[in-house]
Parts: sequence; structure tokens; C-alpha cells
Amino acid sequence: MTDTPQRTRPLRVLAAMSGGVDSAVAAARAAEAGHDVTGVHLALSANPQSFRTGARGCCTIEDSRDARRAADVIGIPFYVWDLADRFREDVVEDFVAEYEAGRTPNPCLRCNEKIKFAALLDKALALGFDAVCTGHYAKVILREDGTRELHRASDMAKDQSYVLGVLDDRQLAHAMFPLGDTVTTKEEIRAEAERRGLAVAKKPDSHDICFIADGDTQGFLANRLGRAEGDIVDESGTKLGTHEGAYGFTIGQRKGLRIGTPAPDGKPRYVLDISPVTNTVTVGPAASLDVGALTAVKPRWCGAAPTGPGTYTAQLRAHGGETEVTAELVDGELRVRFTEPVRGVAPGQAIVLYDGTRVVGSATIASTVRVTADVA
Ligand SMILES: Nc1ncnc2c1ncn2[C@@H]1O[C@H](COP(=O)(O)OP(=O)(O)OP(=O)(O)O)[C@@H](O)[C@H]1O
Repeated sequence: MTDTPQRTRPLRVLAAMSGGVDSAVAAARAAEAGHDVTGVHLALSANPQSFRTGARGCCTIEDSRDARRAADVIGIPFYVWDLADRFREDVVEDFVAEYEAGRTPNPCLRCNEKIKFAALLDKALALGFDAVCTGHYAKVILREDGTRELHRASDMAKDQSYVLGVLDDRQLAHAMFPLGDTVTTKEEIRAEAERRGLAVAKKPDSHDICFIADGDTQGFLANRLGRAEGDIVDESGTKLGTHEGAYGFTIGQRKGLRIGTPAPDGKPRYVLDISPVTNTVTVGPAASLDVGALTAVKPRWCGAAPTGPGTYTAQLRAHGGETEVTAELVDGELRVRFTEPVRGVAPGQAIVLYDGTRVVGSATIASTVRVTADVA
């Protein structure tokens, strides 16, 4: 294997600059490596001020100013592009629809798939750029046969390969992640930003979901979907309480159930199932969350699709650990079996398959098979 593609020759690079420290250092590293770098900040919210509530939100005017100041210090041209309509349609509306359907989406992954490495990348390529550079922590490795592989970042604690697991060969061929190559902690990145004179060196990290202020997902969804009172039931269907919207729950959730009656065994209860059809939330003991297998749809592969069953490690949520699986493509769907049962797998999330540190592919979890009973 050779080094990352960006090192082979100088490229025309479009650096996606959020106004945060990671993307500022990524752009600076790309420029320092000899590439012809232009910075771009994406305006992703139709009303940037609406997200300003003290904590960092997404794409405020302040963020675009921070990105511009960083570009000035690095000495690269800088633009602001308005992709708010695309972002609203492909990421925000998808997020709301998924919750409404009883699933748990990952909007960062969707944004990478539809915005940063689709709408942004297409526009960049049309303008003659070779690559889009971001501050993600992941590695692209160019193999001697010319194909590319996506790998976990050198620093596992910061690794973001999970949310990039949706990228296909074409997208990967034009992706540059200058932060993922080295063992780089956030503290080191901040120190590097300071050394480079970037004022964002001490800027706080962004939220998980950039378009939701103060991390209040429930408030955001309640605002979008309204109140829809329904029942909370146990596994036998006995009503235990009511909720104000099934979208407010995630499989495996324990807190905030507000059920008066304690479980007969006195143990905590967890969300086992969310039915948008009956607007019912089913709760039960932790053991009922154990999943032995799942089916996932819309598979995407980094490289050729596997031709038969294979053994992989899998990651099932953005900050989750790894688990061993066997996986096989059957009629275009991914059928996955866990070596050991795993707890609290949420439909709507992505399963990303790894071979060591290499991302093999990903798919969206559609249904799970519990160890105790089959549940769609
Ligand atoms: N509004 C935006 N405009 C341009 N690029 C963006 C924007 N939001 C995110 N990005 C790009 O996507 C990358 C990952 O986004 P994420 O929200 O995870 O940022 P982050 O890890 O907090 O990084 P940063 O410190 O640069 O904000 C960023 O490093 C940046 O390159």
C-alpha cells in the first residue's frame, strides 16, 4: 500500500470549513502539503440565527466568520455556499420522517452521504477541484492497484469512520482527511491551531446534531411533529402509562419513561419496541433487548461487494464499540448474525462493517431478531 492519495501530487482542493478547529487545521495541513486549497463554508440553515442559543449550533453567521478568519490566516481564498435547501430536504426532513416512522436516524452520516460528499463534491468537481477536504478523523489509503480504502483514524478515540461508512469508491476517490493520518488527539489539534495562529483554537466542540439547539432532540421533534398521545405497554400488552409522542423514544432507552407502576421484579424497564402504526411504546427488562441477528437495507460498499458470507467486526452506532458478526448479502439485503447477543440495536441506525481497521461497507438497520423472540 502507498500513502494517502493527497500526497501523490498537488491537487486542487476544496476545504469544507465549518468554523471549528478541526476543519481549520485540516485546511491548513492540506495547504502546507502543497495543495492548491480554497476554503468553503456551507450555510446549511435557512435561518442561522434561529439556532443561536448560547451553545454552538450549526452554521451561524459567527461560524462562517470564524471560517473566513481561519482561511485568511492560512492564506487561501474563501467562499460561503448556500446548501440550506438541499440540507433541509435530504438531512433534516429525513431525520423527522425517520423518527416519525419509529426509527432512530443518524443525520451526520446522512449529511456525509447526501451533502458533503454529494452536493458539495459534485459542485466542487464541476468547478475543477480534485478533492474535498474535511476535518473528519479517518484515513484514506491508496492501494497499488489504484483503489482506495477507508480506515479508522489513527486515534481510535476520535475515529469518525462510522459516519463516513456510507461513502462509495467514487466519493472516496475525492475525499481528503488530513487529520486521520496521524495519532492526533483533540488537545494536539488545538495546540497546532494555536501554533498556526488560528483564532478557533479554543472554540468549543460542536453538538452531535448540528441543527438542533442545546441537544434538545425531543423539543425539536415535538415542535415538528406535535403531541400524539399513546400508550406505553409491557410485553404482554398491559398498559403501564401514556406518552406524548412515540417519536420521543429510542430502542434501549431507560430514562424518561414516566411509568408509575414498578416492574414486578423491581428491575428497570427499557424501550423494546416503537410502533408508529399503533402509536405504542413497548417496554420490558434489559434481557429482552438482546438481539442475535438483524437485517439491514441499502448496502453500500467501499470496494467490491462481498460475494459470500464473511466474518467482520461491526459498529452499530456513532460512539458504540465493536462486535463480531457474520454477514451475507441475500437478495440485496444484508443479513447479519452476532457472535454474542448485543443489546439495544435501533432500526434506522447504520451498521458499518470493518475488516480490521478497514471499512468494508454499511447498511441501514431495518429489523432485528431478538434472542428471546422475533420482533420486526
Ligand atoms: N457548515 C459547514 N461548512 C463547511 N464544512 C463543514 C460544515 N459543517 C461541517 N463541515 C465539515 O465536516 C467536518 C465534520 O463535521 P463535524 O460537524 O463532525 O465537525 P467537527 O468534528 O466538530 O469539526 P470542526 O471542528 O471543523 O467543526 C468538519 O470538520 C468540516 O470539514
